[in-house]
Amino acid sequence: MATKEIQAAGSTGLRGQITVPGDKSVSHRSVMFSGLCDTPVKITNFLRAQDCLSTVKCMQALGVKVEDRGDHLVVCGNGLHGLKEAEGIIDAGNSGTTLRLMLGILAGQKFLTTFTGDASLSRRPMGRVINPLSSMGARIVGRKNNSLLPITVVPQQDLLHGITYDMPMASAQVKSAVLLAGLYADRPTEVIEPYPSRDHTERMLRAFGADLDKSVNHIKIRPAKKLNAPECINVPGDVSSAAYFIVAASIIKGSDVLIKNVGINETRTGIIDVLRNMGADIEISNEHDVSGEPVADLHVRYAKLHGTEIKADIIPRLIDEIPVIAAAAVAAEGVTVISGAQELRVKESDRIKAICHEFGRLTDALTEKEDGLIIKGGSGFRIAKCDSCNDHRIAMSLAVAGAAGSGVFIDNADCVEISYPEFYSTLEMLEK
Ligand SMILES: O=C(O)C1=C[C@@H](OP(=O)(O)O)[C@@H](O)[C@H](O)C1
Ligand SMILES: C=C(OP(=O)(O)O)C(=O)O
Repeated sequence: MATKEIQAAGSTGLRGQITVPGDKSVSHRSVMFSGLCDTPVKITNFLRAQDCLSTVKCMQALGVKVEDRGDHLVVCGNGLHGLKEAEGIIDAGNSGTTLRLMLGILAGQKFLTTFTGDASLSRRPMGRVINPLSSMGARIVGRKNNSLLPITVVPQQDLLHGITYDMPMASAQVKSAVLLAGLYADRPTEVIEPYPSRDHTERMLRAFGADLDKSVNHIKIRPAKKLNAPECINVPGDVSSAAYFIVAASIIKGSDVLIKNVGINETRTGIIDVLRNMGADIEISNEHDVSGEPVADLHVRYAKLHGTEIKADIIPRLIDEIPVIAAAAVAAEGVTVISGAQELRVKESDRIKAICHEFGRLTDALTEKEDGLIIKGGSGFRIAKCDSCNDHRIAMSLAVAGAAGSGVFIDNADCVEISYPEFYSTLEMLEK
């Protein structure tokens, strides 16, 4: 699919009930951590999108059996010390989560692993995990002074050393890499985050029996002999995928959408808090726990939004939702200022630049800041041809802007396969 045309939703808005696919972060971790156990684990609602399939291929290359049985996956690992040297180079595709968490797992192994990835992943900074892992005693080399792909993890003969790591940025991937390496260390490992980031690693490792203490943004993990998986992990719906429909229903007149079974872990729900601050009508019901993660149904109706201020402390709780929040801010009355979001510059694309440049074809409302955006809302979107910059979150956010405005043509639109293959068909279904 070279170019995708998104039609304006028209006067009736988006209406209906949907589910969104399984959470990407939880799906990655479910396969990785189950592959470090020695009993079979059934995973339901696993996200079958390219990023998580990169993780599956990676674990398979390291000797873990992963079978797709249609409505669920079965993962059979060989224990915490049972990974085997891959026969070739492992391709992490477009997935930062796959590469960074796997570096944490592989840092302490006795065999060699070499990773490659696509053009986008090959530009993304890996020094942020290689540096702390190296101070734990790992030997990891890469291009540009050990900061970029291709990357090789050299065989490790001794145990890693536990460290206390004061993270320079709030990143769940960096935190997770260090904690996973901490399983293979000689003493406890501690990680301190500037602001709390998503905590799926901590929740799942604890559920697997790891000895892990946590207080707000300080986590301590002790070395493990073994991890014990539950028989089944049920992955909640991805709030980051729901975000496109939460925003679209909030800004398109006449909309009334029920999204069932969405993960509402509070390290991920910054999008709901921000939209409610802007005046959105989001009702949360049917709250319950699924495999250690809180889940609920979200009922979203059109509402008049107003501008808001989004600062550094909330950014990790909505980092992937900023492109679609930009669409909400253009539709809202008044000014929205987003600050402390410089991490967006090192995602699949430089998302600050991509938002300004590509949304800039649909509206004059946006001004770029080094660490965010200023958006003077209220004037709506015109029709234009835009480019996804091969970034799934930019493609989906442009589609929401087009549906809310006068339509949009999106070049390189098929990158939604990375996290949400059914995105366009779900949007079209809600527009009917
Ligand atoms: O740990 C994870 O599953 C993720 C962490 C975030 O990245 P950072 O850790 O780089 O902020 C997020 O942007 C990414 O989509 C998924
Ligand atoms: C940044 C993202 O993913 P990753 O870092 O895993 O490539 C994302 O999905 O928006």
